[in-house]
Amino acid sequence: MSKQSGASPDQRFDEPVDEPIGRAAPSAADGSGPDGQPRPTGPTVDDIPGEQRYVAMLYGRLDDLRTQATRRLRGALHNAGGTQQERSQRDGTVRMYAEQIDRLGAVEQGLCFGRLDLDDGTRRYVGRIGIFDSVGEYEPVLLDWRAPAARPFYLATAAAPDGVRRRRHIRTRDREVVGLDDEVLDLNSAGQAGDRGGLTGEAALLAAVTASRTGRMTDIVRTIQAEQDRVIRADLDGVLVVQGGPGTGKTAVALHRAAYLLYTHRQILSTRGVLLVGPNATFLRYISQVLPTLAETGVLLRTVGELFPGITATRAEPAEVAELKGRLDMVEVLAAAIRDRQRVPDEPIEITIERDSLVLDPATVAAARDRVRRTDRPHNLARPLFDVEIVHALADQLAERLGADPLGGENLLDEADLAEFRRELRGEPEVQAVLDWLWPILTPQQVVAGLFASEQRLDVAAASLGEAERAALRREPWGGWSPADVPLLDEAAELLGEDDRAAQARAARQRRAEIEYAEGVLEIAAGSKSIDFEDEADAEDGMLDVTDLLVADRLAERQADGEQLSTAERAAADRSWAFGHVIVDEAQELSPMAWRVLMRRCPSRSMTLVGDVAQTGALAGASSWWPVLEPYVGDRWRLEELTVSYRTPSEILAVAAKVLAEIDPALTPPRAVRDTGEQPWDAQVGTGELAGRLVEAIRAEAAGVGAGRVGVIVPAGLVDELGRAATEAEPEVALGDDPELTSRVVLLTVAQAKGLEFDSVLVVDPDRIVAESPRGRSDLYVALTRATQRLGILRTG
Ligand SMILES: Nc1ncnc2c1ncn2[C@@H]1O[C@H](COP(=O)(O)OP(=O)(O)OP(=O)(O)O)[C@@H](O)[C@H]1O
Repeated sequence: MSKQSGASPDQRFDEPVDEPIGRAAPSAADGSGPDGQPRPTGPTVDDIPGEQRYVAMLYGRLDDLRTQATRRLRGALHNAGGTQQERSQRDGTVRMYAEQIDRLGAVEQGLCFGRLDLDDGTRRYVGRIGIFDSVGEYEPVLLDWRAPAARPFYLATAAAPDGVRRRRHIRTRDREVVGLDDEVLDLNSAGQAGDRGGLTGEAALLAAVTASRTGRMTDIVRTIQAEQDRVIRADLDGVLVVQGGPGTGKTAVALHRAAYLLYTHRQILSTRGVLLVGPNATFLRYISQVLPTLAETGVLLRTVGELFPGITATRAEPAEVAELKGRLDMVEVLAAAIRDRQRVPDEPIEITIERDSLVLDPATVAAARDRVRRTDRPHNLARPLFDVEIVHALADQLAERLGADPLGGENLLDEADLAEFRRELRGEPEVQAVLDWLWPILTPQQVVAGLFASEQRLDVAAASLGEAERAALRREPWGGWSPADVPLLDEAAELLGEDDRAAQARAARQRRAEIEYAEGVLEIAAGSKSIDFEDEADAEDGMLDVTDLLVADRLAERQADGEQLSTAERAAADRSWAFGHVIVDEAQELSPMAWRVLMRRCPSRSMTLVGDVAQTGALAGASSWWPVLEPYVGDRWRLEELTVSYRTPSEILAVAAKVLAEIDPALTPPRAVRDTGEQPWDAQVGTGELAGRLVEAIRAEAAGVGAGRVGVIVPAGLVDELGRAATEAEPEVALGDDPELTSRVVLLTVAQAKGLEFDSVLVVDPDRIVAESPRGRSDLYVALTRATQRLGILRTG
């Protein structure tokens, strides 16, 4: 094995050690070490042509598969008409081939990245997808990285080679092989394995972690490390918590786990779906390319604020208000707010029907309300019971009056007369209006907005909160929803119950109309196309023509409206969808109310929660996992820890470690996988000169990172001022609610920077970052750990 620096074989990662685990810099493409010295073992350049031939063959097979899928898609598109069931099947087939074409396109870069030479002389190539030989026995020519047979690529070490003699990393650019890195797993190198903290594929790993950032996260499929592999391939069932410091690959692992689970449990998960929850829309965009490059397109990526269909939660609000809304107390507040809408009049209500005047007195209404409440039905679903109670009371009153025996005998009306009275009363608009007033059918939006808009309602429903807290919740009903409102809407929806019969009937009518329209279009398209389709040359070219597009377009539209939606699309549109697996990233940030939403979306409790309780910034977030999970799963959850930081070099982690010790001296920072030899810089500037010095620093860092990215992390209170100064001087600086991360320089707050990384990071006014929030130290810890190469700190005062 190649030469390594450092730590003793029995050194534990959780011991604070300055030494990085790996070497200082990646090896060169020719296999030489960081110092230019030849490595003890390694491929020769002569190996490249051989690998090139193999890789070219794989790309040839990939092209064949694409052509085949395109041809089948065309066939399905032209297969118009038939019974409704046949058309529905055809829509499914179209979707399947369209997705297949997408997937085959997405694995183009780095299709094959590894080779295992086994003791028995056989070789296995490992890549993004599995490919079989097109002739003979259909032997696998490329193993999907998720297949059990590919696992030694990530786990085999010299000490435990698992039948592997040599592991080769193959680097390609477009379809060309540009480099090879070999590790020979023999007993001579076994003694050295522990020295490197068990890293596998060290040269490829270091090349990956030191590469310039692009503003979009990339996959780590070539260089997954053993502790990460264990998490990725963990069992589907139960709750798995993955705790790890900044840069330990939690997000990467979460995404690769989603791909692994879909591959391994495709049948369950393709129908129930996988939900991945992230902290904000910018972050979701940052990670959005990873799953497609792993050939998976069916995972629904959402923030908690996006989990209520039809609601866009963009309203900003103070962190303290968000914290308040995130408390479990809000469950009772909402329940009380709904009870408050179940009215009992102060005075008797007079209802005039034709010439008869009926009176509904408060005691009758109160008794009816109490009986209905005792059924424990959700408010909206209980309304029919309330109607029955009131209509019965009114009908009895009417019967008493109209059927009274003038001679004082028994009432002259029978049960059939009473039933007739009830039917008529139910149809009376005046009765309906009274019922609507006493027990209104409510939407979650009406409950939540109505509560916050009324001091009186808040006083009744939120009596358990302090006066200042109630005042903090008060707001006008306009201005939209905040992310912290979404769990409240969801809770209100649960308490109200959904009476969706009318909506379902409407949807069915609409779907029938759309299907009829689509049938017409398909028939016209098929008629005009019958001759072209016979044309093999046209079918061969793999391009879809205008008629195809017309049909596809119509199909897609119909799919968007009807039942042919993909699992992810259907799940996105359905508030009560139960996912097969839920993955939460930055899980420490979620409030107790948000956890209730996620637990409802995952009744099977098959979940992966990744996060770091030392990085919690949200005031309603978690400082330990136990209280979060205990109410839902007791102690039935597993904990895995990630201990190596791949992002941040040791010099920067040493600065961050001091802040971590202030958060909690018992916490240990992750071990850095490398050092850069470059110390972070720290400058003190006068308050008045901060903007000017920041602009200078931005220019210097942007020049220093070459093709890379610079992140400027500023206190929330300085965003406007410093943002203005930065963009006036450097128009390419991106900022705002959802900044474009592919810009060379991005200026953002800590909350926005969560989960992101940049080649160089400037942290502005760390004291103010700390002072801005009760969790300010955790915020500073997050800010200091965003850099992959360089860190600069600008202090004021
Ligand atoms: N095995 C690996 N091979 C190559 N790169 C890796 C590996 N593991 C992690 N990385 C890289 O390290 C960086 C940090 O990973 P990631 O963002 O997943 O960490 P994290 O634990 O989620 O960090 P944070 O807690 O700060 O959000 C990313 O650039 C990721 O691609």
